[in-house]
Parts: sequence; C-alpha cells; structure tokens
Amino acid sequence: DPKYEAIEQLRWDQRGYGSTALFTPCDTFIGGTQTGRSNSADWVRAAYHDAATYNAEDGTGGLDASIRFEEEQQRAENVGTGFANTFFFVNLIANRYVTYADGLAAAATIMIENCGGPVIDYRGGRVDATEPNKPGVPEPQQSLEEHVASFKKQGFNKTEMIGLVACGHSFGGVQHSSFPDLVPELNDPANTESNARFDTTFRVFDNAVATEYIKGTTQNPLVVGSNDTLNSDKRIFGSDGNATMAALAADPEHFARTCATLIAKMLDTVPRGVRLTDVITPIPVKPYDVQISYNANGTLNFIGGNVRLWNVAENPNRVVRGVVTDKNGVALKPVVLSHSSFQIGTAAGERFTSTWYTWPTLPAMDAAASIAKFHYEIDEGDGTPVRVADQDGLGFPMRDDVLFSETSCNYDSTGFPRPWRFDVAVRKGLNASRIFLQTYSLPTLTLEPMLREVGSGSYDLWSADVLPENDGIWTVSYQIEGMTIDVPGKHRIMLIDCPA
Ligand code: HEM
Repeated sequence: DPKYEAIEQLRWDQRGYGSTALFTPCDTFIGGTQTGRSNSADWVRAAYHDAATYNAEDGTGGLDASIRFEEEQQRAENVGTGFANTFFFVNLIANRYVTYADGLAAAATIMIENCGGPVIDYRGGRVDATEPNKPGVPEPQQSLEEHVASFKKQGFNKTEMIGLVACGHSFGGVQHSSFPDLVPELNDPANTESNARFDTTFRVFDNAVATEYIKGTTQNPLVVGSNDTLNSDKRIFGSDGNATMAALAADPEHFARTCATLIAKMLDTVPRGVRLTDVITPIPVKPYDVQISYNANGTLNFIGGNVRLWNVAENPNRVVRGVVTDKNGVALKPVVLSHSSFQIGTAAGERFTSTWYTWPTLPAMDAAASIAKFHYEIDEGDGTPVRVADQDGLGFPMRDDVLFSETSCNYDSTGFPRPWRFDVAVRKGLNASRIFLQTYSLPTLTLEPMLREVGSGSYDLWSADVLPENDGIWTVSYQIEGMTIDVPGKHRIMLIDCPA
C-alpha cells in the first residue's frame, strides 16, 4: 500500500523532514540563528492553531491544514510568521500520499519526540481543507470561562485543557513582535527576536513548565506578565486549585504520558467524516525504493533499492540476502546485500535504530521471465536459524504490467528545467482503460500510446510530456477492471537528453 508506506516513512524515518541533526538543539531556527525562535515550537503551535478551529457540535474544522491559507494566517488569533514558516517545510513533503494535514501532524509529532518528549501515537489519513475554517483559536486576553468554552468546543474538558496548554508551553515562548504588550525588547544578541520563554528548559519538551510554576519561580510571560489581562496560562493553570499542574510537576513520567495522550488527541481532531488509520507502527523489514524499469532494448531492470531492519542491534556477522522469484516460479540465486550508511532520519528522538542494506545492481532480466516477487534471508551468523522475511510466504510481490521506462528523457536541451517526455512500458495485451501520471497538486496527465514499436515486443511504450512548469514528483498509475493500481517508484524531471 504505497500510501501506508509513505506515511510510515514520514513518521518513522522522517522522510522529507530529514535528519533531526538539522533541528538540534531544539531551539534551532533554520534561516536565522540566535533569533530566539525555534522550528520545533513553531511546528507544534501551528498544529494546535490548525486543530483549534474544531467545532465538536457540527464536526467542522480541526486538523485539516486550513492554516496554510493566507486568510487564516491574517487573523488576529494567528499572529506571527510561525505558520508560514511551518508550511515552508510541510509543503516540501506533501505528495500524492501524504496530505498537508498529515505532514503537519507528523511535523509536530517528530519535533516533540526529538526534543525529549514522549513517543506519540501517530495516525494518518487526514484530509486537506479546500478553504479556510471558521475562527476559533483561543487568545490570551480572553477570560477563563471563554477558554473553558473554547476547549469544550475543541473536544477537551477543563483538566485536559490545563494539561494540553502545559504540554504546548513546554518549549518556545512569546515573541516581542507578535505581542509587544506582553514582551518588551529583550536586547539580547542571542535572542534577537526577543522570544520570552515559557520555562528555563525551552529547548526541551519536559515538565519544567509545571515544576517552575508550582515552585513559584516561573518566568512564563503568560503567568507573570505585568498586564494581568493577558495572563491566560495563570488563569488556566490555577483553574482547579493547581491540582493538575501539581500532578504534572510531581512526576515527569506522568507529564510525558499525559502529553502523549493529549497531543495525540489534538492531532486526531479532524473534521467529522474523516477516517484516520490505525496507529502507524514501524514495519520490521521494509523494502525501500524498489522498482522494475524498462530498458530501451526490451529487457527489464529490477532495482532492489534498500531494505530497512527496524531496531536491531548492529551485527558485523549478519548477512542479508535478497532472493528474486521469476514469473515461472523459479527462485534465482540469492544475492548478498551490502550494509549501507543510507539513512533517512533518526526515529523518535533516537530511541530506535534503523539498519540499512542495499541491493547490488543485478543483470538485466528477460522480459518474459521477469519477476513475480522477492524476499530476504537474514543470517545473523551465530548459528541461530536464518530468518526468512517473506510476509508469511507471500513474498514482496512485484507487478510488471506497467513500468517506468528508462527511455524517458528531455527532448529540448535549451530550456531549464527542460521539458520531459515521460515514457511508460505497457505489457502487450494488458487491457488498461487508462494510464496516467499523478503528483499531489498538479492536474493528472493521461498517457497516450506512442506510435512506434520499441524493444523486444513484449511491451508498448506510452508517453506524456511533462512541461517545465509541471516539475514535481510523479507517480504512474493505471486503471484496469475498475481498479486503480499504483506502480512503485517516484520520478522527477531528469537531465538525460533524448537520443537525436
Ligand atoms: C488558551 C490557550 C492558549 C493560549 C491563549 C496560547 C497563547 C500563546 C501565545 C500568546 C504564544 C506566543 C506566540 C508568539 O509569540 O508568536 C504562544 C506560543 C506557543 N504556544 Fe500557545 N496558547 C494556548 C494554547 C496552546 C496549546 C494547546 C499548544 C499546543 C499543544 C500551544 C503551543 C504553543 C507553542 C509551542 C508556542 C511557542 C511558539 C514559539 O516559541 O515560536 N499553545 N501561545
């Protein structure tokens, strides 16, 4: 299931958000150092402000990426540039399988985990809003009664409200430019945007926001600000006689568990009718970037890509073999994969490891025998039985009906980016009603048969032009007997010129 795989990659390998080293320490702000701002706090605040428009009565609003619309960002309740900054990153990862809303929820999850917070149950399947939601984000000048009512509308009771605000205000702070009445210029060269922090451990997602509040040492500008009207955290934290905050302060584990539950609930606050997936768990042995492609001479290439072993100890004696089974049911000679430094991201704040092995380049395959499936054999080299990773005997099935063709190329070398002719090879006799290219935000491109015979005769080539303005990551799909089948692999305009 390419959608499940893409979301699993995003969530566990942070594919697209890259290495967490980029955002470490957690007060890093990409695009400006020493500003006092941080990407991690921006992303978490953005997720909350998107979710907070939920209306439990009519089921509208919620986490649907409506905050990406300029109109929402211009509202007083969404002051600051943090939302545009967040979407600079979320826009990079949204694709056919990952919506902006899933990307935003993953961004918040990843940041909390990487900044020392708990592992959060992450689900996929959020649907993007096509227009702004109604307003509904709480603001500091509102009364406690208004906040209780606002959180009730968002689906949270009073205790949950206290907990969620404490969790959110565990890192980051209030910025002078957004709230000049609350925060003065700090005149600090290491904090040029004057971001007054909620607690002393503003780089870390921990319970210091609660311990400092209970001890009476807090500098939280929404608790000890000189303008009491704006002290919303003070009113909220104290609204049950400090019972919730005292419990959060007393036990860091309780804080972590509470935040894991409340943040997951916040991220799962979606418009009525949207069905989320189960919690996305890591796949233990996961193939990556596997595809078959078609060569101009009619042979096929099986590109095994990489395989990820989830959370296993490094073992220099381990041998990982890949076994291809052809369409006649014949298992080919196993090939040894090489241990690789290929790494996409570090999962959940480096609590887990992923160990990668890479397939060697295999000889081109005969188009008729082709490949039906493949599997792995994992030999730890210590006398324990070899582990066969074949999905309970099914193997990892491959389809060879429709393939990306290596004949795809640029046909005009003058412009940049250059117009690309996207070719796919279609097995003769396949009765596909439609073959098409998709990307997330651009119109679908339908392929047409090419009027020439290519290769061995097993396949026909179909083509479409991808114009420079439609640069993006494209996937190939086809429809057959009412079903849509997505071909593995993603393709972007390349710089290979078409043969003259
Ligand atoms: C009554 C509810 C809330 C009020 C009135 C409130 C108010 C504020 C204010 C005024 C700021 C400063 C923003 C800026 O300077 O640009 C802020 C920052 C922040 N809020 Fe809240 N907030 C509330 C609830 C929440 C919740 C529930 C979360 C997440 C679970 C959250 C997460 C954050 C984060 C991470 C920041 C730091 C942003 C940064 O440093 O760039 N807030 N909040």
